[in-house]
Amino acid sequence: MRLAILTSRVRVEEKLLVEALRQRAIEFDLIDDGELLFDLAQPQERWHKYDAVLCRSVSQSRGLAVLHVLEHWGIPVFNSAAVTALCNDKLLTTLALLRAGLPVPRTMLAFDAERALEGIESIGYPAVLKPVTGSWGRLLARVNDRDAAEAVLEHQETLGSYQHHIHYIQQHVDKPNRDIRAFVIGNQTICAIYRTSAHWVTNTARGAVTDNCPVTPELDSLCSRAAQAVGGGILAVDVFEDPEQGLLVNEINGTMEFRNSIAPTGVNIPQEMIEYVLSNVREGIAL
Ligand SMILES: Nc1ncnc2c1ncn2[C@@H]1O[C@H](COP(=O)(O)OP(=O)(O)OP(=O)(O)O)[C@@H](O)[C@H]1O
Repeated sequence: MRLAILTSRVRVEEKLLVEALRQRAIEFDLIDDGELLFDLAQPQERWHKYDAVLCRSVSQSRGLAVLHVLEHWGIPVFNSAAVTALCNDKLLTTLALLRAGLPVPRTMLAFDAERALEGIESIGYPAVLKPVTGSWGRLLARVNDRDAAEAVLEHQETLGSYQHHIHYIQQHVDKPNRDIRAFVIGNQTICAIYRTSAHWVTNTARGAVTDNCPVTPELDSLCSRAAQAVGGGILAVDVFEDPEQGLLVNEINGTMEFRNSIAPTGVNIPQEMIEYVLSNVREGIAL
């Protein structure tokens, strides 16, 4: 058995994955995605020595491109390109969740600033504007009134790149200073954390603190259905507790960070990830 871990930056997460592989005496290579050059019609022999490739690229677009090529060449990859493409895109994720009948925050889409303003006003203030791609809570805006909405829309239209001209508008969920991140591997929610912050954006990358969140049957059922809705694999499902509507699925991450989630949950997430890849390889299941 030989695995490859693909990344441009060896973060704490990748070091923990390497440790999990060493503990199992699994051979592996760490491959820098920046070094790659693909001649698309010429599958490279080097990839066929791997039983699976685990994509941990920091760049979402780069990771997805590599997954497409390797899948095309018949290399088993985790997560699949299709799942990664859905999770990289908030619009596609929301549509997949809705298709599966799962609860999500009310979300609107517009392409023109005036229509977007109309959407924001019909959702009501505060409303949340997000780029459809991106992570770590970057470029999210909570708009509390019409003046702020007009200003953010004008900035997006004038200064934003093409993806900011798709206005993804969400109801602001009045969550209790925290959200839930649940780790779903295959069909099972292996653990979950609360991310708590005084700031309305509760990403750990922006200073939120993490605590264990008990995996109730309700949370497990919701998160594993959400993971299956995007095709399943090694995923982190972000959930909001809405005081009126109950649990709502915000989004799903396909290349999640997990360094701050191991201690509070007591679950060895990297070991579970590697175990999942190995058992899929042994059963001949490529995602
Ligand atoms: N509609 C909303 N209502 C209330 N809070 C929100 C809403 N949308 C996002 N947030 C807050 O902002 C955080 C980041 O939002 P979101 O996950 O959508 O962005 P992201 O850039 O994809 O972040 P991540 O790194 O979690 O993938 C959420 O964890 C939550 O705390």
